[in-house]
Amino acid sequence: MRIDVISIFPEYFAPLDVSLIGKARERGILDVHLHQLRDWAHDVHRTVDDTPYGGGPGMVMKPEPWGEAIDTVLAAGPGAQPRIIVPTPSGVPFTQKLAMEYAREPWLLFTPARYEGIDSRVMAEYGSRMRVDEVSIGDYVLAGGEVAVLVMVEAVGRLLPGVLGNAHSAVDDSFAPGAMENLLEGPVHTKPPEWRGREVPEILLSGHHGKIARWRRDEALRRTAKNRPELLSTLDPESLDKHDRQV
Ligand SMILES: COc1cc(COC(=O)c2cn[nH]c2)cc(-c2cccnc2)c1
Repeated sequence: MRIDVISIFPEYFAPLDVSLIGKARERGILDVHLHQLRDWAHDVHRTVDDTPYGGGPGMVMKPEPWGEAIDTVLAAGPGAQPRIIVPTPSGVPFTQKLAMEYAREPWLLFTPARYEGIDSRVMAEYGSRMRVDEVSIGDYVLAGGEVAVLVMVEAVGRLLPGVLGNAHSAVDDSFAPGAMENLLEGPVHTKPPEWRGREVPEILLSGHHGKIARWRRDEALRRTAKNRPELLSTLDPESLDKHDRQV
């Protein structure tokens, strides 16, 4: 997968050199290209923003630098068209389902904005010939979309074949389709069996896999009911047996 990011703060993306994503890049699973938006702002101050038409607070990002930057990336890209992703509070929710959809794409172009956003004609221009997604990572306002890009690149990158070791495949994740779909993860434990007087639940040491799976589902239901009760209504009643209903 190729990923391009255009930003006025490309240094925000240094974390993409480390850990999981860094290794995926070293192994050629992920090909990340960073671009400084100001390289396409040709005035002496390399201006990328201006006051909003119609008045209102803050500044808006000018269309010309974005248009030239995106055209340059498209021309230098691997051919075909990338999927353009604009992180914004006004976007559709970023979910594990959307991360899985993006993980199947050959080329993603992220356009994190600063200020109040990008002149809306930019995405109208590209939206007429390729997929442009406005995506929110949560209901809050950040100073810029860069951290949202880091969130999405990590969520997508870990799904790429070969990125996660065999020890853990993403298919077991919460929100991944399957038996634990839309349930939160329950508690996890490792050695030692007793720590500060607190013991690991006996069932986990029993080696009885059926009972362990039942215990884990009970704990997932309990945590989901406590922290995200609205997710319980999305569960298929068929998948809830009599025992579940008592939890
Ligand atoms: C593209 O337009 C943007 C992008 C961002 C940065 O992204 C987020 O905040 C975000 C992404 N998921 N969740 C939050 C911020 C604004 C903005 C809006 C109003 C006032 N101030 C700033 C507009």
